[in-house]
Amino acid sequence: MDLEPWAAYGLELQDLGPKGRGLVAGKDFRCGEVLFREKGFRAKSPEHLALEVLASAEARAQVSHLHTGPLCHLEGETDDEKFSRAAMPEPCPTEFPRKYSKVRFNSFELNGCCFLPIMALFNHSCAPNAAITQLPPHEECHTAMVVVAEQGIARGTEIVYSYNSDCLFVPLRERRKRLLSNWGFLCKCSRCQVEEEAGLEDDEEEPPEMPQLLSWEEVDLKNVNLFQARHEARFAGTVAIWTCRLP
Ligand SMILES: C[S@@+](CC[C@H](N)C(=O)[O-])C[C@H]1O[C@@H](n2cnc3c(N)ncnc32)[C@H](O)[C@@H]1O
Repeated sequence: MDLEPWAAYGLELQDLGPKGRGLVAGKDFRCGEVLFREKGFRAKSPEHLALEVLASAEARAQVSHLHTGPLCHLEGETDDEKFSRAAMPEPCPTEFPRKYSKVRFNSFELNGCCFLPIMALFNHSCAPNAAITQLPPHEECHTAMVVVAEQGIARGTEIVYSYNSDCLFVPLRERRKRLLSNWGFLCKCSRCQVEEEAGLEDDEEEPPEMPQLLSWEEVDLKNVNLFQARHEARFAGTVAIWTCRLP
């Protein structure tokens, strides 16, 4: 992979504190201008992709730079899951949930799971200055996406789009709840921060039902085994998509 593919588009990767890294305009952009374009991979689900990542050194290299999210999905155990776990002959490698987390928190749900390793460096905002859209043709294992400026963007401004456009039209508490449960982070975008400082969250009636997220340190081997067993049983025999190189 090109070391800094965003630089050719006039973007800079910066450390943005509580949001982690993010892409910032290295020059002024006009409204409607294409900010970034990338081809990536598409699979039925993040689980399929994670299994492919686990199986391929090339794929592991492509996800190595990505953020690893919290593993809220390891909670709970139904009878089916207990059965799958009992059927697992060997303890699973702990790598699988880590890879799953990388894929899950860096991909989009759009006719399956779309994974674009550089596009995954843009942060979310509830007041976005850019939008992403999928480009045709959508081949079975590939996807192409483009980021477009929704307004004039001055040099030095972070470029942000909305991970979930439904979020834009609901109050602060509900937005944060949806982002937390779908993406595993408490939104610190400029809009949420302004509304939080104005005390808008306190005025809302419904208390949020925040899911208990597990950090990496909290994930024990029991959970890891359960997770691996569940997904190995469900997603055996996936297509080897990682043999395709990024352009
Ligand atoms: C797809 S990654 C974006 C790039 C990431 N910041 C990095 O350093 O790799 C998504 C993660 O970035 C962080 N993030 C993105 N937008 C955020 C926001 N508005 N507020 C807080 N954290 C955010 C969260 O940790 C989220 O899980």
